[in-house]
Amino acid sequence: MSLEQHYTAILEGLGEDPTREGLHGTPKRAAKAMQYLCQGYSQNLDEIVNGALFTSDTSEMVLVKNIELYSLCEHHLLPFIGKAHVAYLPNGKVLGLSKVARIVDMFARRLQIQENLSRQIAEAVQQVTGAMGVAVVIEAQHMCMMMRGVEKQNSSMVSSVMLGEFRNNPATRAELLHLIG
Ligand SMILES: Nc1nc2c(ncn2[C@@H]2O[C@H](COP(=O)(O)OP(=O)(O)OP(=O)(O)O)[C@@H](O)[C@H]2O)c(=O)[nH]1
Ligand SMILES: [Zn+2]
Repeated sequence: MSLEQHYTAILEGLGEDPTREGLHGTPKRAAKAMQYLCQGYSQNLDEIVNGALFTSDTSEMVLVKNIELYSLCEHHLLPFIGKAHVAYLPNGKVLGLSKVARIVDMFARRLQIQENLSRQIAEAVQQVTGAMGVAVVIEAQHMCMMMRGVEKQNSSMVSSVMLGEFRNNPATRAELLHLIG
């Protein structure tokens, strides 16, 4: 069965009439939307980075802040929305700026939990850059906690992953947290 046919069954399961005017085309649109939101499954790191790695002497921290993030929680298939901060300490190579955001998207556009998303982004940046350290901090609001369940509108989840120098050196970590603010 195609994704579209499954959505028709879901509408029926909800007691709706998939043939009524307003829902005509909905299974097709919903399938397309879901495929878009999960497009990260068909992407890979090499294609995303596309060779945009540049030689550089700098060993100072590079931080890309406030990367907006839309993902889907794998427990409820509901969105979680927030921002990611990604930092690394170059080790001879720097990554094209936009590629950091593309890596975030590649993993966010999958069914996720926030902790795994954070780790996958950190490990990918580490793998691509060979950095001395990588840090990823994500702050997000989960619709599964807001629209249903405990219905908490003001809580957000913060998750962080620190690799290399960010894990081993408290001063580096403190500098990062200061820069993120
Ligand atoms: N750690 C973590 N938990 C998540 C994330 N997204 C959703 N969850 C949680 O996954 C858990 C699933 O718990 P269950 O008890 O199986 O599901 P549920 O009955 O729908 O839970 P409630 O949301 O408490 O109603 C819930 O506590 C969610 O808040 C995430 O990104 N990270
Ligand atoms: Zn959820």
